[in-house]
Order: sequence, then structure tokens, then C-alpha cells
Amino acid sequence: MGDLLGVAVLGAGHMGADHIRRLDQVVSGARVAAVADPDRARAEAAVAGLDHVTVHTDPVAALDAPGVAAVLIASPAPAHEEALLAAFARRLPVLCEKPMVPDSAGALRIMEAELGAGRRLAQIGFMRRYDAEYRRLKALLDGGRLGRPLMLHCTHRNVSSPADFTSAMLINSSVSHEIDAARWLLGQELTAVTVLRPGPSAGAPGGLLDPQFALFETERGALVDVEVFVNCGFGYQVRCEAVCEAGSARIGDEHTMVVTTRGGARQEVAQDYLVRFAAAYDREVQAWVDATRRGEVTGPGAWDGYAASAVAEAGVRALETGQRVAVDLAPRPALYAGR
Ligand SMILES: NC(=O)C1=CN([C@@H]2O[C@H](COP(=O)(O)OP(=O)(O)OC[C@H]3O[C@@H](n4cnc5c(N)ncnc54)[C@H](O)[C@@H]3O)[C@@H](O)[C@H]2O)C=CC1
Ligand SMILES: O=C1[C@@H](O)[C@H](O)[C@@H](O)[C@H](O)[C@H]1O
Repeated sequence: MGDLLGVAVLGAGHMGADHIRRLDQVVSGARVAAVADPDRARAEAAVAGLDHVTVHTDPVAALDAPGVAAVLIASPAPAHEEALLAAFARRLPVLCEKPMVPDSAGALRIMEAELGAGRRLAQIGFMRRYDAEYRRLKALLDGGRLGRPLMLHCTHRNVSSPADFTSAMLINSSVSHEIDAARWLLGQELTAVTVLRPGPSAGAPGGLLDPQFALFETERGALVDVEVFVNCGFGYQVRCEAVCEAGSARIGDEHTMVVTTRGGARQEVAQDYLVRFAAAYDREVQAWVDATRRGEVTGPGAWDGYAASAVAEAGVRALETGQRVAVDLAPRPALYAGR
């Protein structure tokens, strides 16, 4: 047990509990050493049957628990900044669920703290970079066979949204995935955003502006559009089509079983991200554990978390004002060069 990476998991809700199961049963080289959740019963339930795990209601106490050498943050986004800063103060490497923080000022504080630590410590949970389909698309675009990418058409649908979901969260929680994926796929920063919305769906909880349609501009003239619809009621659908000068490529069509019976065929549709992206989360956490054990950070980092927060913040302003909003990105520190 001594040579396994001891991980403190902060937050034992949907993602935290799933990551605890993953660390315990799927990933090699790590173990859950501590868990923290203000809801103690939830934390205890998430680690039931695991040995040598301490349970805390205070996340900072979990960082100081015996055997903790790394941290996985799966608390709600407003709690991420405090947890990241506490981890950095202890030089603990972190895998932090997206969004890194909800606002760009908080994201700048995170980068400053990491720069103060003198080395990269944080990986942000943009798991699409570990999804097999997204990786194929990235390799195809990088290979140049399709020519210069002109547009990405993206769809992001959830069956339903959590009770506390706000109209801003369609952008800074849900679309944060497309913001990161577009930056990564195109190798470009996003420079401006416009958000339109049809009349809300009858399926949207009162007051929620759902669906929305975001249009991003990039630094080298590409366009990225995203339909986000978090109470569509019928399926978890995440699609992306790249349209390039010499061809197009599309990922995310249902990749599940097709059952044909007399007179018709029926195709399954995933109902949530834990199913659609199960393998991506597995690869993401294994890659993080492996890199952490080597003393490295190889995945999307604090710069990517910052860029996503800054673009999302502009997107929320675009939603609220109905205007096109330019993204104001700080200069990229040398620590994050080339990523
Ligand atoms: N990568 C992905 O596809 C997904 C990422 N997420 C992200 O994961 C994070 C958690 O989301 P969910 O698990 O869906 O939320 P959740 O609401 O199911 O669970 C959050 C848990 O954190 C606990 N908590 C609240 N404050 C805390 C604190 N200060 N320290 C420790 N725990 C605290 C809550 O009691 C709750 O048990 C969010 O950042 C969210 O954006 C969520 C869903 C999918
Ligand atoms: O990250 C996620 C959630 O937080 C978000 O609320 C969902 O819209 C996304 O599909 C899921 O991947």
C-alpha cells in the first residue's frame, strides 16, 4: 500500500463517488486515502467497504490526513478555489474537476499561486481530451489531411439539469467542455462570443434559459457554434463536426447498439455523462495518477482552466447583454508555454 499514490477526494457527490470507485477498482497505482464532504453520511457511503480511509467534513483537514500525497477535487465549482489554494500551499498535486473556478479573477489567483509554487501542480478535468473519438478527431485535424479547419458545429444535450442549475451554468459549466475542446482541437484561443437563445423549452425548470446557442470566434478566423440544451429530456448527446477546407469529420453519433426487429431498428441513446464518457474518465484519472507518480503534469492545466473561465465569463456576459463580447485573456506565463 505504501507505494500507492494516496488520494484525498473532496466532494462525494455524483463525480466524487464515481472517481472513488474508479480509484479503488479501475485505476492502478493509487488508493483513496481520505474523503471530505460536508455531508458526512454521503462521504461515508462513498467509501463504504474501503480500508484505511479517513472521513472528514472539512476539506482542508482531509489534505492533512495520513497518507495523502495528491488531491482529487470533485466539490461544486465555487469551492474549487479554496481547495486548490490549500493543496498548492502543501505542494500537493491536484486533479480538479471542471470548471477550474467559475470566474476569471479566481482563475488568475489560481495561476498566481501555482506560479508561486514554481511548478505545475494542477490538472483540470476536461476529460474529452481523453475520449477516443475526440482523440481521433484531434489526430485527423493535426495531420492536415482535411486542410485548415473553418468551423466546428457542436451539440451538447443533457436529459435534465441538477436542481441548482442556473442559466449562466449552461455556459460556465456545460459549454466549458466545448470551450476547452475547441481550444485543444484547433490549437487556437477563442477571442469573442455571442449567445442567442430561443424561447425556453417547456421542459426547462421555471426561469432557466434553456436551450442556448453560443457562437465563438477564434484568433485565426475559425467559428465554433454550440447548441447547449440541458433539459432535452431524451438523451445525453455530445457531438462535434469539424468542417475544413478539404473535408469534414463528425464524432458523437450514437455509438451504442442498434437493435433491428421486424419493420424497424432501435438505437440506444446514452442517458448521462457517466455512461458516455466512462472510458474517458478512466483514461483521464489513470493518466493523472501515472504522471503524478512521475512528478509531472501532462493533462490540461491551470492555463487551460483560466482560458476556459475567461471565455465562459465573456459568454455569460454575452447571454446577459445580448451583445457580442470580446475575450480579454491575460498573457500566458512561461510556465504554461507550448500547452
Ligand atoms: N467532467 C464531467 O463531465 C463532470 C464534471 N462535473 C463537475 O464535478 C464537480 C462536482 O459535480 P457533481 O458531482 O455533479 O456535484 P454533486 O452536487 O453531485 O456533488 C458535490 C458534492 O460536494 C459536496 N461539497 C459541497 N461543498 C464542498 C466542499 N467545500 N468540499 C468538499 N465537498 C463539498 C456536496 O455536499 C456534494 O456531496 C463540479 O465541478 C462539476 O462541474 C460534474 C459532472 C460531470
Ligand atoms: O460536466 C458536466 C456537468 O457538470 C454539466 O452540468 C453537464 O452539462 C455536462 O454534460 C457534464 O459533462
